[in-house]
Amino acid sequence: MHSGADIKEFGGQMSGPPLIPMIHAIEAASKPVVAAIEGIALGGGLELALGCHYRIAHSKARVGLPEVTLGLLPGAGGSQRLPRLIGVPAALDLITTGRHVTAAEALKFGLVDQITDHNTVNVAVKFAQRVADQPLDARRISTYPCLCPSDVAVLFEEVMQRVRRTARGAIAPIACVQAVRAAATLPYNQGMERERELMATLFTSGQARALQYFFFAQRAVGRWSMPSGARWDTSKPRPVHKAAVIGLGTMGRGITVALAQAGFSVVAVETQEKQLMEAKQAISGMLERGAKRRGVAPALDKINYGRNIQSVADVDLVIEAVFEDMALKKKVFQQLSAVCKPSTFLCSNTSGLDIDQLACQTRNPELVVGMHFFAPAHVMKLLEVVYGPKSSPLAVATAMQLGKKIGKVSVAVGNCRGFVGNRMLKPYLEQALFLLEEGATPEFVDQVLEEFGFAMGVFRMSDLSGLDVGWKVRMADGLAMPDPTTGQPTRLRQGRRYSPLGDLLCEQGRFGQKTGRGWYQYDKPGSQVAKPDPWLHSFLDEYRARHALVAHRIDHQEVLERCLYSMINEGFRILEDGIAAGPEDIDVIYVFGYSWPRHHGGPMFYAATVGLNKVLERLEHYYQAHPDVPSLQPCHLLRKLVASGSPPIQKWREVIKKVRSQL
Ligand SMILES: CCCCCCCCCCCCC/C=C/C(=O)SCCNC(=O)CCNC(=O)[C@H](O)C(C)(C)COP(=O)(O)OP(=O)(O)OC[C@H]1O[C@@H](n2cnc3c(N)ncnc32)[C@H](O)[C@@H]1OP(=O)(O)O
Repeated sequence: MHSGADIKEFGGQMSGPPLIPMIHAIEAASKPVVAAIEGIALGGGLELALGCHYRIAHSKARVGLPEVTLGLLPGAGGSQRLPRLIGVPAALDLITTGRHVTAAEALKFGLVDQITDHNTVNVAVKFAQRVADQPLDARRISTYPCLCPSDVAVLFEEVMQRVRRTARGAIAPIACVQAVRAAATLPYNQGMERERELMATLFTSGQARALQYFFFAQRAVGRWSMPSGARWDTSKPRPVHKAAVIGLGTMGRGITVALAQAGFSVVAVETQEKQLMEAKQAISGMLERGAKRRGVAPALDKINYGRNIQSVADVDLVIEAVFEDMALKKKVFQQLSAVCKPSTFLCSNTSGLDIDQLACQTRNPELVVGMHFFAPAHVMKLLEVVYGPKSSPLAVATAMQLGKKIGKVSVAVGNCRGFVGNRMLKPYLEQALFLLEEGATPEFVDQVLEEFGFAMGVFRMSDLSGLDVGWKVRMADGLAMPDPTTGQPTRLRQGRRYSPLGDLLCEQGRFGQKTGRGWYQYDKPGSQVAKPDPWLHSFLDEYRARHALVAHRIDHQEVLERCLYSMINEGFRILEDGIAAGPEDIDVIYVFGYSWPRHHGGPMFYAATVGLNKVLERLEHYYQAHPDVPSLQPCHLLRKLVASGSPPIQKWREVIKKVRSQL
């Protein structure tokens, strides 16, 4: 097994002999060298194998060049040898995506010469004996011509365009294409020189730092801890064999599919007959499409549908996914507590309601946790596992393990309004609305955020998810009400600046894509092509005039700083409150759940990159200009970190611990 270079060494001095001359020496050897690949050969591991004259892989082996995912390119000759061995199109695919391939796929590509089910080293030794006296000239990949299709220029242009579109500002995928283009167009030595130049730029880039940080952050979140001291390594999960999902709306359907695809028996409950039939049809379709893509049989028989909550009596774990309404959820939890085995874990897919209030409805509140999935739940990788004050380590460990089994990156978080993800989203959305009030357009705000690397700006995202979702929540909170004296919406609620813009759009029936109108206009309801809407621009002008707001020129920097720094400030508050154990938890939630560009590492890593003193200084500046916006007031932990000399992100936990102990 060779997982490539030690990623931890990239930031400093790399140990061991230099890889490139070593690979050249192997390739130049006069005796045949056969690589025996077992387990995995990734990155430098595969580059080493490409320097060998033959490659034998175990049938269970996997190979790949994942450097692009770390902000790098295969810099030990991989970008030059792979296209010479398997051709430009296949090499471009593997190098720009970084995907791992099975031994069978590698054989098909010609990446390995033979696969075996037996002891790979023994087979490789026998193979070497067989080819010992054969000439090696035709086995040195660096001497091969690069196999190019006739329209190779068109291919590179197409791939470059695709990569630029999907990379969202990431530089490594582009450098990967450039390196393969060098293999296709230059002699080997010049290609190696180009690979070295491109690698040198990537190697010291901030994006590589961010992606390498994120590699370890993804793994760090599995080592969860709770303020009580309970931890991942001392809390054993209980096995779950049978699960239930209550409520088969969009979320419930996705959760059912995720569970069934992972092999769990699922009882899927929807009380209304018509909705149940619709859900059954939709879930079967999702399972069939997924199975077709993966070349397996659809897991249709894993699901039992029912209208009666009694049918969940024997399950080990229930995930409630009914409408986001506290009274309704409380009722469901009361029923579940009466119906289920005393040992059944009761989980809620709420996106932000108080888990403790639900736990209080049950006989065993220690078995209640939140399992906050993200739509579409069978696709999105993120799961927030929310523990309330009564949740036991057993319940958290079980939910975390279930998340892992269904392929999610699970992050344990504390119980507060919106948990981590949605709590941080609030100031971000709020700033975006304030920017509109002050003179920006939705198009401009979105453009800035998309240039930063978000898949969608805040307004396009809001149109996609539906403006009515937040409106209902604000109504329930008593926020989205017109001023009773004037009938006009006021811009101050509960003592803070408030923008009623979203509420006013909803009052006009503009719910986003589904109604064909929102912050943008669409050709028809359901269409996804957002176009600027002149109506919206006049509406904003009238709104500003009505509230005596003078539009001023808002630049790129102000949009980015106000949206991102207010969100980051909330992230520091979350750390201070102990809702997230460390900055990695927040960053993983934002990359997997909110399309934060991975090459910026996540919001907290980004703050560290910008410089905590700069974030603090800009927040102070904006708070002075907007003293009625508390989310712009720099929080205590941020000040404390700056006062402690802005330590590297890996050291923040020490400062957080001190701040929390003083609370
Ligand atoms: C001025 C500058 C000039 C610059 C010019 C420089 C030129 C230099 C040329 C240098 C050429 C270098 C060539 C080599 C490059 C590379 O090899 S890059 C690395 C490529 N490899 C990878 O990306 C693999 C990463 N690992 C994985 O994908 C997975 O870990 C796995 C191997 C598939 C195993 O998965 P799984 O079984 O799920 O286990 P994990 O939990 O992920 O991992 C277990 C622990 O191992 C740690 N780990 C794994 N791989 C690495 C690694 N490569 N380096 C360091 N650590 C690794 C992982 O973090 C886990 O640790 P814990 O969390 O502590 O348990």
